Amino acid sequence: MDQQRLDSYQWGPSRDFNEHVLHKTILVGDSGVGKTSLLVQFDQGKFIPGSFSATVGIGFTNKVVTVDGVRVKLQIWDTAGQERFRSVTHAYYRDAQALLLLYDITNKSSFDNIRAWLTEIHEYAQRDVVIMLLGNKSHRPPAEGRQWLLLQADVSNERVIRSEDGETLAREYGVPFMETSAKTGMNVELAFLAIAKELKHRALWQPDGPHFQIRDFVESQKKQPSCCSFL
Ligand SMILES: Nc1nc2c(ncn2[C@@H]2O[C@H](COP(=O)(O)OP(=O)(O)OP(=O)(O)O)[C@@H](O)[C@H]2O)c(=O)[nH]1
Repeated sequence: MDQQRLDSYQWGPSRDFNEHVLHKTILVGDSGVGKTSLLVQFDQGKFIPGSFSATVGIGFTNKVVTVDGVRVKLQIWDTAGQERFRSVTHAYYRDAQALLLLYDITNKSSFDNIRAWLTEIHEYAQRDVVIMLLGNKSHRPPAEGRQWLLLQADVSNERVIRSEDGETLAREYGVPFMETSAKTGMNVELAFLAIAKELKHRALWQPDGPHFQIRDFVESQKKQPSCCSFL
């Protein structure tokens, strides 16, 4: 990789933070699926339980992720899921490079609405936007060894969408999928890391460079025994 190109990508032409290449990433999905919570978990490593206060309008957080030793700057926009803000958020789709589309595994209508969200995305976003489907509020336990046993407990008394249903829908649309928990942090970093890797790969693409496929990456990470607990 040409060092000058890499430096310019990471630091901007004059090393001004504001001139870094910014990858605009948007969180979308029904109200209450956990978009704000996912972003707070990723940005601050915490979950604030308690009463739900719906996002009004839209706001963003800048976050630098180091991918394979390269600094990737994500500008992550948190949108309001409520219908009345939809026309506002559509305007932001156009220059988005990535979209994280969330549903809540304990809320069937949030899953049923995913097709409508994808239709909107295809209508308003760029054709090559990176899309990742996330089934949030899945609380797998962090403890290894007891994983299988505790998986049975999961949140199954609340879960209404099976993981396989998320997988099937994602496969139908050709997008990567994973379950996350904004509460425990499960897969939160992995989701953003996968997006950052894909965007960096596209930005620095060169014909003889390494091949990268976000879906393959996500699937390989999901197979790791350590996956989903510490990430
Ligand atoms: N148990 C559990 N609760 C969660 C999780 N993520 C979010 N919540 C809760 O779900 C509720 C809604 O979360 P938000 O992050 O505000 O949802 P949102 O998608 O940003 O909602 P809008 O701003 O209206 O679009 C809050 O009470 C959160 O505490 C999770 O992973 N597990």
